[in-house]
Parts: sequence; C-alpha cells; structure tokens
Amino acid sequence: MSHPTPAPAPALHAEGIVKRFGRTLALDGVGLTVAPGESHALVGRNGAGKSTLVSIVTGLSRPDAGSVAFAGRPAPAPGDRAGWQSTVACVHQKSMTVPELTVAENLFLNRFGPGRLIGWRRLRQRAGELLAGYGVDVDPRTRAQDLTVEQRQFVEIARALSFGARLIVLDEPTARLDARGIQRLFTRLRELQRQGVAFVYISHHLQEVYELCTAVTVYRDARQVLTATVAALPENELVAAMTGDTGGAARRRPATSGPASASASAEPVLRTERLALRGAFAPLDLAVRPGEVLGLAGAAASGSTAIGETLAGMRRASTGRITVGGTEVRPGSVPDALKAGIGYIPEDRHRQGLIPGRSVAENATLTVADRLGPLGTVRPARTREFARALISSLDIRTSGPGQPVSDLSGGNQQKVVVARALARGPRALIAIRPTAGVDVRSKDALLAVVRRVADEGGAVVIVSDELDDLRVCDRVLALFHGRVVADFAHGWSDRDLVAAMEGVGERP
Ligand SMILES: Nc1ncnc2c1ncn2[C@@H]1O[C@H](COP(=O)(O)OP(=O)(O)OP(=O)(O)O)[C@@H](O)[C@H]1O
Repeated sequence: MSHPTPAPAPALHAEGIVKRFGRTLALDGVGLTVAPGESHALVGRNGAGKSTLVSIVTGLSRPDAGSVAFAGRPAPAPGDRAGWQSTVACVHQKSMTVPELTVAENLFLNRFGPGRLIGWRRLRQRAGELLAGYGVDVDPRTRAQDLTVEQRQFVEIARALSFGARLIVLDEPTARLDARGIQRLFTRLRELQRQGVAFVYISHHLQEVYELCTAVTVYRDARQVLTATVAALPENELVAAMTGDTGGAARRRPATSGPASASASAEPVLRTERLALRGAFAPLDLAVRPGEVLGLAGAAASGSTAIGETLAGMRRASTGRITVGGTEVRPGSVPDALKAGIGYIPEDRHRQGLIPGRSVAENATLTVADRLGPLGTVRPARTREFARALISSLDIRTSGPGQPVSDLSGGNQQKVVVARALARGPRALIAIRPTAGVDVRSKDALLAVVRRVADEGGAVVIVSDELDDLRVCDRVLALFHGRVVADFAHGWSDRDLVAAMEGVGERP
C-alpha cells in the first residue's frame, strides 16, 4: 500500500507573533506561512508591521510571544549567527554590504572562524566561482560601493544562498531599479523558485505582487487580516483588505487640476538657462510657471535625478543658471536654495532626510525653526502645533509629534521628509521620487499635497519614473542619457511615456 507523500514543511511558519515597542503594539498575534519555492507577498499600509515581522523572522529581534519555524525546525537561538545565516536572509533597501570592501571580501565576511585564514587570491577565485554558479556577472574585485543597486542585490542573494539559506526576504527590491532591471530581477527570482528557494516579497507596488507572487498576506494595524492566492484575489479586494475600507474600495485618484491651473502667460517661478552638469545632463532650459507641476521622467541614470539635485543645491552645475522669481540662486548651496524659496524632497531619506534621534515635530519643522520663535529660539509648543497639522494632512502614523522619528516605519519617515519640505511654504518644490516606500492610499494623499503647492501658485518639479507620480503633472519631459527626448502634455499614454524613458528610438 502506498502512502501519499506528506506535504513538505513550510519554508517559514510564524504564528501568534506579538511585538511591542513601549506603548506601541507593532504586531498583535500575526502569522505568516510560506511554502518551499513560493513567492509570498507581505503587504500593508505604512506602519502595518511588515518590517517588524521581518526583523523577527530574520533573527534581528525577538518576539514578545509566538513561534517561528523554518522547514519544520524551530528558529535558531537568538545569538546563533551562523544558524540564522544558513536559514534566512533579507535583502534590504539599504545595503547590508560593507561599502569599502570588495565583493569577494563581502561574500566571505565572517565566514571563516579564527585560525581559518585564506589567501586573497584564493578568496577572489572562490568568490568568482560562487557568483558564476548563481549566474551573477560581477567582478569579485569590485568595491561594494561601486556596484549598481541591481548588482548589489544579486550579490546579497548569492551570498545568502551560498550559506545554505532557502528563504529570502526582499524588502522593496525594485525601489531603485528601472523597468529592465525589474524584469531581470524577476527572471532570476523565478529561476530560484524553480530550484525550491522561497521568497517573502514586500512591496507597495501591487502590480509587482500580481506579476511575481503566488500568495499574499495582508497586515493591517498590527493584525493579519488576509492570506489568499494572488490569482483568486481582485486588486480592489486586496486594497480593501489593506485599508479596511468596505464597500466601494476603489482607489481614490488625486484630483488633478490639469494644465488649466497653470497660467500660460504668467512669469515662470522657476527657470533654468543652459543649466548643465558634465557627465550627468546636457544644457537644459526649463520654465515652470505658477500653478504648474512639471515632471522629469527617466531612469535614475537618465540625468533626471541629477537635475533635481542641482535645482535643490545639492550639486553644483558646471554651467548655466537657476532663477526663482527672476532672482538668480547661488549654485551648489542648499541653504541658498532654501533661502530662495526652493523646497526639496530628497529620494534617500536615510542619508539626506532626517535626524534619527530627534522627534517627528523637530524633523518636520527643521526648515522653519527660525519662524517658530523669536531670535532663533524654537518654542516646543509651536513646533508641536505646526507638526500636528502636517501629521494629519499627510496621514503620518505616529504616537504623536514628540515620538523620535527613528521609531516610525519607513513609509511614515518619508512622509516626515515631505512635511519638512512643505513646512516653509516653498515657492518652488523639487520632489525626487516622493512616494518611494509610501503605501497605495498614502501615495494619493501625498501627491495631492504636492499638487496643492502648485495650486497655491507655486512651481513644482517631480523627478520620477513612477507613472502614478507623473500623472499629477501638467507636463512631462522624458530624459534619456542626460537629454530631454520627448515633451508630453497632460493626457499622455503610459506606453508612449515608458517607451520614451527607455530611449526607444534614441541612439544610445
Ligand atoms: N524601534 C521602534 N520603536 C518604536 N516603535 C517602533 C519601532 N519600530 C517600529 N515601530 C512601530 O511599529 C509599527 C510597525 O512598524 P513597521 O516598521 O513594522 O511598519 P511597516 O509595515 O514595515 O511600514 P512601512 O510600509 O512604512 O515600511 C509602527 O507603528 C512603528 O512606528
């Protein structure tokens, strides 16, 4: 008599997980079960508890209650570094590699115990073999800091697999990849799935969930509210589970006032004349009028980000000038750009955005400190009051304005960065991928707030390759290899814009 083969134990089974941070209940008895070879999406609004769960199932923090098992075995003990390394890895948005070390060194970091020395040449050779074995085409002598985001992610995945991990958590892996990079990543992930590697996939891009994942779990307000097969779940039901809206859960689109809001005759608020940055973008003449939102669309390497950073004073142009309201702005100086009325939402909130130990209120009002009290003194009550208004208009999930900003979830930190840029009432706002890491529903609220800067007579430049970001624009310039290759009026088609961003029809 033959017995049916028992189903293999799940790659991950977490159950009844509770985690508190002081008064915040971050996880309230949640679970997550991932089958071997499955790509399982974990989704939810900002602050829902996704990262907290990830830190528990990767051994970085301990739950207050609940159990975690991998392939039917209990999780390694808290300090058992080697045990965790050979079980699970997380590819974060922030690099976990050591930037100054080479790929080979990063791959073999902590791998050899004391007394197990290995020569550099042998190390490089083994690193080369390892990468080739996983189909990763990177020179092991490259310093980690010189890798592209895509290469760095592949190196981190190869490293985890070489330790024997069969479960990999990907935390917004596509946030900094262009369309082709995303497809290459997905191809690689599908190959690995076929070999039995399982993935937990965290993303605010629901179309990616539908493209890559077979199962999805939704957390909302620290609770697990749904686990379903992706193919059987319509997107509006998924969004409804995330937001808790019942009935008409259709996504709100931000009200776009369209080109009519920009008065064609008015003098531009923000203008550039022959502005150029060698190696990044060719001479550029821009004129953004009051009420106008201009989109600069392009992959990160297209020069669009460099233009945004130059406008904000982060980088100094090689030639040309920038004016706000007809007055020239001193180049390459953030304080001077601020003084001229330029507000800036940077892409990388970790490096350019926030002061971690300070409160939400202080971070949100850093640029207005001089306005909140006489002679440079900041009165806490006023800071808080000001911050409270921003917290509510941007729907920032926090216990209050006094909470340290580092305690906020990633998406909520990004909203604080936006709040800070808006706090001064900028005449011209430069926003670089403003909705990165922000959940589906908050995206709309955030873009509406950005749009309002224009509606109140300001000029806005949104640098992004996200179509949702670009839809609020009155006009979109597509960039490729540092040049404007197309100019789209309101009402463009997704296909045409994507083709222009990818340089279709352009010579490389
Ligand atoms: N170290 C901490 N101290 C205090 N509170 C924290 C800490 N880490 C997380 N939290 C809180 O726990 C809750 C869950 O946060 P978590 O980072 O897990 O959310 P998330 O779902 O990953 O959100 P996002 O989509 O924005 O990344 C939030 O309310 C957050 O403020």
